[in-house]
Amino acid sequence: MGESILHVSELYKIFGKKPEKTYPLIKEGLSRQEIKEKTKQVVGLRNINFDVKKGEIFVIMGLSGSGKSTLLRCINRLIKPTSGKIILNNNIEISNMDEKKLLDIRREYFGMVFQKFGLLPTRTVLENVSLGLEIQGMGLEERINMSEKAISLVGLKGWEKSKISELSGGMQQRVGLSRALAIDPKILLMDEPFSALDPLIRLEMQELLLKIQKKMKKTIIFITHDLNEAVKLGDRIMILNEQGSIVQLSRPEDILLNPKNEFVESFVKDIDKTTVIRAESLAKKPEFTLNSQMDAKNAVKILNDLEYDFAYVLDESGKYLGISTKDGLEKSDLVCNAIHKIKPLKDIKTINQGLPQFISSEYPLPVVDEENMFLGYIKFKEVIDLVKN
Ligand SMILES: Nc1ncnc2c1ncn2[C@@H]1O[C@H](COP(=O)(O)OP(=O)(O)OP(=O)(O)O)[C@@H](O)[C@H]1O
Repeated sequence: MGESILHVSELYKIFGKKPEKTYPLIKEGLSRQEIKEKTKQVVGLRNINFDVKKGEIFVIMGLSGSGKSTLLRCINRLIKPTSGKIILNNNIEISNMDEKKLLDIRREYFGMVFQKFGLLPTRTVLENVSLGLEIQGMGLEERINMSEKAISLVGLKGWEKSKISELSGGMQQRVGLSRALAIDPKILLMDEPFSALDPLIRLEMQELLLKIQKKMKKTIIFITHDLNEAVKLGDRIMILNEQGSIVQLSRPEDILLNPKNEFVESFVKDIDKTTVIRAESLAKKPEFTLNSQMDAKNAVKILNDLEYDFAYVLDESGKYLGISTKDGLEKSDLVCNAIHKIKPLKDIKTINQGLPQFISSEYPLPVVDEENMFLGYIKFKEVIDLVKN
């Protein structure tokens, strides 16, 4: 990941016949409402800048009216931006491209999944999924082959011949997703795809998308008004405010740990942070660690010099073994004989299940990764604050 597949810079979308009138007012910082009253123009998007990288799930999040759909429609060029640049793959500028050229670009680059599915209800699953390929001019056999693969990817194997109208909402959205995947677009655009589904089905679909993404590594632009969904799915999240501006663009954890302003904070308040934040990002590196093979007398000297009562002990490769206290070391010859095994924290999620055990511990919690490599420590208070908030 890293290479830009979509670059958007200084993008503005102003609805109305005299957009140029609005720029000075936008510069002055007037609101959408004020600008509308003065000029009758509606500022949909103001000065949007971002890059989407190949293979990431890029979430665009905002409340109703923040400009999410407008931005999406600018990206696939169903509407024309008033000003600014949209560049695909570093070299295809589509901001001003004519309709004829756009047809091919859209076909190659964009697959859409909509909230309202957009399926043909009286046709079968297979017919719906293969429609896009048929339009592309693919032969029957190959079409069926590709469609069956896409159908199986979303867990609908065996339902190929069922009519859409016979399926539940969740299953219909699986068809929608499978239809978009079948044409193998460079970018999958998902416009609030799960918003109309029941909460449980919605969670199921989020899991399915993550599972598929693990295999396929598509570039996905996902629109939602739900921060819970955003942090669950997004590699990065871009939050738009009610004025059509970007407020924050960061990784989910950064949004939760460092919300940029009160507006973002108001969303973050309702999120269970422990399900998103990785222990790793909270862990602080201690000034020193002890090697298990070290001479205990030496270790005591170091602790004395630094005025510490204890230290984390690692093996040669940096794996966490436990802690040693000064008292314990004074009675031993090697550090390895004085290791006190304090259970490390692997995943913040476990805090929810194991809080009492952690609280009773006297030492800042050691944090390790999946392979037990030592990452640092985290203080109880921070852990508890996190669980409480
Ligand atoms: N064709 C249009 N003409 C005039 N104003 C428009 C047009 N389309 C959108 N707008 C305005 O632009 C702003 C952004 O709208 P947009 O639909 O993009 O928001 P959204 O975040 O997608 O909202 P929702 O979640 O409700 O769909 C709104 O103030 C809307 O009224």
